[in-house]
Amino acid sequence: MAAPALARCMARTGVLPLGQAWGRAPRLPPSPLPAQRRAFSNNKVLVELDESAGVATMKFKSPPVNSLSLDFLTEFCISLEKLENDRACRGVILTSAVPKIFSSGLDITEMCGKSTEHYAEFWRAVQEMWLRLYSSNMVTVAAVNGSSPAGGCLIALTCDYRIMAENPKFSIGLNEAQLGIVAPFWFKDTFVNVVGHRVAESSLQLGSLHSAPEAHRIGLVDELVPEEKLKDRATAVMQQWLALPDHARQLTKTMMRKAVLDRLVAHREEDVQNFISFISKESIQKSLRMYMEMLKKKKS
Ligand SMILES: CCCCC/C=C\C/C=C\C=C\CC(=O)SCCNC(=O)CCNC(=O)[C@H](O)C(C)(C)COP(=O)(O)OP(=O)(O)OC[C@H]1O[C@@H](n2cnc3c(N)ncnc32)[C@H](O)[C@@H]1OP(=O)(O)O
Repeated sequence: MAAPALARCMARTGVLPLGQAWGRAPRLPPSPLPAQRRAFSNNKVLVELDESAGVATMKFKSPPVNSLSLDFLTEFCISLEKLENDRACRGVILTSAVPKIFSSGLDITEMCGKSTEHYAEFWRAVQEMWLRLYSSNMVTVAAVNGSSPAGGCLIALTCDYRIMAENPKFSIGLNEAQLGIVAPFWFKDTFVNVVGHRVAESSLQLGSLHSAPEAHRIGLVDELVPEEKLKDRATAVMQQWLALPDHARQLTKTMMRKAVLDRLVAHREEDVQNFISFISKESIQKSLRMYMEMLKKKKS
């Protein structure tokens, strides 16, 4: 099914028609076949699977800034679902193929001047991405090789472990307040689970974008490495996590994340309606338009 058709299906049903994000059987170790590498790609995400290691790398490739458009979100979910159902894959490293940018967050143009139906479709896709990634049975490691505001930061927070490249130009954080919008409760819950309530409270209210050292200091990222070592370090961390039996790790992950996941699952439609009423307000539309203009002016 093509991405737009899948997106329509997600809009109707609220889920991808590929399988279930819930109640999956525990993953089994990969079969002892000869070492093999596979790659598949769509317009937005490049996936390389090293079957001998049981590890895939998902590279975001949606220039200029890997914004999370409806197409991107749909293709991201399709790629993740494929890996989730692949017995040869036990872990996934998320990174970017676009220099200097991990992801610029939700595509603001999807939230400006569109119909109610479009907002509903878009928001269900954002929810789906988070539900699938946060509940993934695989080990998920974010190799943050560029700036990562808002929804980009959410992707990193949703992983099991975050490694960021030490580059003074890169920043990361949930900066929604700077755009005049409010981070949804499940963005906030994910953030609190990583950095704790006090840090999350001030960072969210200020819409802070943290430099890499600051992000490390507050626990937003687990470690910093020189850019050229990021890939190797992500692979080493992955090996460490995969050394444990899958079932024990998966059950522990579920135990730690269940309450936060259940909260969105129980209030999914209400959350869509909240998003629509919030984003449709003229004052919010004006803030978003001004923010986009500011981004453009910054260039000239
Ligand atoms: C009480 C009820 C509550 C209910 C709440 C419900 C919902 C809340 C709603 C939404 C939540 C949203 C979360 C988000 O993710 S919002 C997105 C936030 N993102 C940002 O703030 C990032 C903005 N971008 C940047 O800071 C820079 O672009 C960046 C540092 C990423 C890269 O800088 P660089 O200098 O390399 O590139 P630019 O020249 O700035 O950008 C190139 C090009 O891309 C366009 N662009 C950038 N970011 C986005 C984006 N997020 N969406 C769409 N387009 C983007 C930018 O405008 C340039 O375009 P052009 O000028 O070349 O046409």
